[in-house]
Amino acid sequence: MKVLVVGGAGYIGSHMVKFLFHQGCEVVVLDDLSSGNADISRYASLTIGNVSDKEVLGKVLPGVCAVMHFASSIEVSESIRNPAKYYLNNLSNTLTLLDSMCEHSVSNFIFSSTAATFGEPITLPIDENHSQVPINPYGKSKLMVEQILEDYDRAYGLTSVCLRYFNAAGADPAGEFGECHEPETHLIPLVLKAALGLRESINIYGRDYVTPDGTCIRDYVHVMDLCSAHWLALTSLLKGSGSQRYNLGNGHGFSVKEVIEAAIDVTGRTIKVVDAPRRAGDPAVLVADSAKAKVELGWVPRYHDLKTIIEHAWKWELSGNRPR
Ligand SMILES: NC(=O)c1ccc[n+]([C@@H]2O[C@H](COP(=O)([O-])OP(=O)(O)OC[C@H]3O[C@@H](n4cnc5c(N)ncnc54)[C@H](O)[C@@H]3O)[C@@H](O)[C@H]2O)c1
Ligand SMILES: O=c1ccn([C@@H]2O[C@H](COP(=O)(O)OP(=O)(O)O[C@H]3O[C@H](CO)[C@@H](O)[C@H](O)[C@H]3O)[C@@H](O)[C@H]2O)c(=O)[nH]1
Repeated sequence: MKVLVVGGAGYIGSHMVKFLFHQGCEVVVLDDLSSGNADISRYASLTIGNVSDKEVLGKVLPGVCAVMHFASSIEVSESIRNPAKYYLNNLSNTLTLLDSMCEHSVSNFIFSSTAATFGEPITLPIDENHSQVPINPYGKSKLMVEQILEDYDRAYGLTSVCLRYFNAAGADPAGEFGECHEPETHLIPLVLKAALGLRESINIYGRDYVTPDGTCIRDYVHVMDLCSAHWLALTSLLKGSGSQRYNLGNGHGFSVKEVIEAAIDVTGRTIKVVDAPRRAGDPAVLVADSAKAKVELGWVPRYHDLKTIIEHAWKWELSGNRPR
């Protein structure tokens, strides 16, 4: 079974590539290496190119049974400053990919969507019936793709599973791959950099949210559990389940303060904390209701404990496997 992983040199994509390889798949990666830099050569053949390039797509698509699409621009605050980048990369380039899939009769698609499509939650935890009113261009670009996918299914029979990750975190338990964004904006890798002395401190963006300790609450989901959800989604698509949407999280929120305390505990290091203003586009609380994925796909998150998530990320930070 041949699977195309677009964005497979990135954080979540690289873990998926290794996972698919161990399931016995032939894995083909298309990545322009604009932000990803994982060495996936042991597990996949890499074509360096942009997903907007139809000629390159014509080379990687023939013979694949499904496409997993991780490639996108991913920073909420950058999307507010530079929406054009987000609509071009996340929307327009995805349309090129979908059209090429139709041309090459590839009809199974798994899309990396996000909790950011929901905006400010009205009810918690957030299930699939929650209204989707994104509050930033990043979330809007992802929601637009979700909506376009419904039309592509009706018109062209392209079936899709949209997986809305909450906060992806953690690392390959073997320590081979981990989270490496440049610049890094995510809380857990930044806290660990502070623990390593690679940054002076960690900012807490806002202590005046309406939450028990005043800091934002997020639902951190282990990257390996995201991989297992993709695998289940793929097998269900191939069995003919039809298009679906699932929210992926652990159903338990941790505040920024709690994450920093857990990191101090795991690393045994001192971490200097600095209070900073709220970051634009951050909702106070995001927690998933993933009952649908559990019931319909049989998804069982294995690493739901926050300490385990941070331990795996820390193991990778200490491993020397971070690309330079
Ligand atoms: N990290 C999270 O917490 C999180 C949460 C929700 C959703 N997501 C989604 O998951 C996906 C993967 O996120 P990530 O954290 O692994 O990001 P990442 O930046 O590490 O990986 C994205 C990969 O896509 C590649 N890429 C980007 N644009 C491309 C293009 N036009 N053509 C070819 N390759 C391109 C990059 O080089 C990189 O390797 C994204 O779609 C993101 O929106 C991430
Ligand atoms: O130095 C930092 C970095 C982050 N935060 C806070 O930590 C929380 C988590 O932030 P971050 O790790 O940047 O993740 P999010 O902004 O919640 O966004 C992630 O999770 C979303 C889904 O919830 C995805 O859509 C995004 O792609 C992904 O980046 C937020 O409240 C931030 O304000 C800090 O206080 N200090």
